[in-house]
Amino acid sequence: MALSGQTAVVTGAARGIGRAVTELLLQHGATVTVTLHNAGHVVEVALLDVDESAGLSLKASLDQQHGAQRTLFLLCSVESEEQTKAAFQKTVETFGRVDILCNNAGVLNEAAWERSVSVNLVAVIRLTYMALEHMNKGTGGRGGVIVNIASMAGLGPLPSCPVYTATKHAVVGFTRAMAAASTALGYGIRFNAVCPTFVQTDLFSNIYDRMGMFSQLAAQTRKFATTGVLNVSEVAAGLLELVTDETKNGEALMLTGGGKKYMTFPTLS
Ligand SMILES: NC(=O)C1=CN([C@@H]2O[C@H](COP(=O)(O)OP(=O)(O)OC[C@H]3O[C@@H](n4cnc5c(N)ncnc54)[C@H](O)[C@@H]3O)[C@@H](O)[C@H]2O)C=CC1
Ligand SMILES: CC/C=C\C[C@H](O)C(=O)/C=C/C=C/C=C\C=C\[C@@H](O)C/C=C\CCC(=O)O
Repeated sequence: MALSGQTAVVTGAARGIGRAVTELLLQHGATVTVTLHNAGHVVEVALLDVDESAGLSLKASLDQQHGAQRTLFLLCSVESEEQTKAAFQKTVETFGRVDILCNNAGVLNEAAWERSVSVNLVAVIRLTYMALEHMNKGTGGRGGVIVNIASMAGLGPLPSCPVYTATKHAVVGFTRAMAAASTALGYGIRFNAVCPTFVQTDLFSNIYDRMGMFSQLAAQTRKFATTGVLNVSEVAAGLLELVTDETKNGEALMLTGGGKKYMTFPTLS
């Protein structure tokens, strides 16, 4: 799948993995946008995030690299149905299309576990269904690809963060089920998940304060972390593979310090 001329929606784009994904997609010619404003074929970028200062500083940096006309920051939360619906509507009004959705925004906080479920799972489902309205070939869309940023905690349990583990397992399951549904129903949309190990971001830096009643188990997680910590570009590269390789549908791509592995799962049939 050639990226040039494509329109991508990236959530949590202002920092961490989302920022790396945004920058890599832009470098490969996609129109990375949530809401934006398009003049002809000039690619413009709007970034969706709740962190206004990070979003504005990223915009300034992207302006330098790609020109001021290519970026727009939108202060918006994936937890808000109204804000995300408006973002998709503005994107389609302005560009007439959505080709790529990266559900990246995520949080880890076992003490505020309802928020983890809301951001990591409910919002992934909500934005997927919103994107379907615009991407589904069955309803006039062009098809495309949706990549969800899960985690290795979506493949195996982290006792220090059971709710985070649950949300990420759910994202992997939802992704694989949607891939099968899309094939059966002819959506023309591929669904894949990225499952990275630890990645050097703000989320990772704060995890030991976010384990709530499981904080006694932090030492075990620290031990896991000694197996290697990725940088954000490594995750973005994994996502790009899932976006551009049109043979990938229903995949869970595990990324560790030792490399990448396409996971296999027991088949029900
Ligand atoms: N850092 C790590 O070790 C790993 C992270 N992940 C996953 O990668 C994704 C990105 O995580 P990081 O870049 O590490 O986190 P981060 O905390 O560095 O960045 C997350 C971004 O999402 C934004 N965000 C948070 N809540 C939001 C909301 N309600 N609406 C819109 N934006 C929101 C934040 O403002 C921030 O810009 C998450 O889904 C996380 O679970 C997966 C594996 C490893
Ligand atoms: C505490 C969470 C820290 C960062 C968030 C990130 O999303 C994450 O959860 C990273 C997890 C890294 C885990 C690393 C090692 C082992 C985990 C075990 O639970 C086994 C997990 C997967 C095994 C998959 C397999 O090899 O079959």
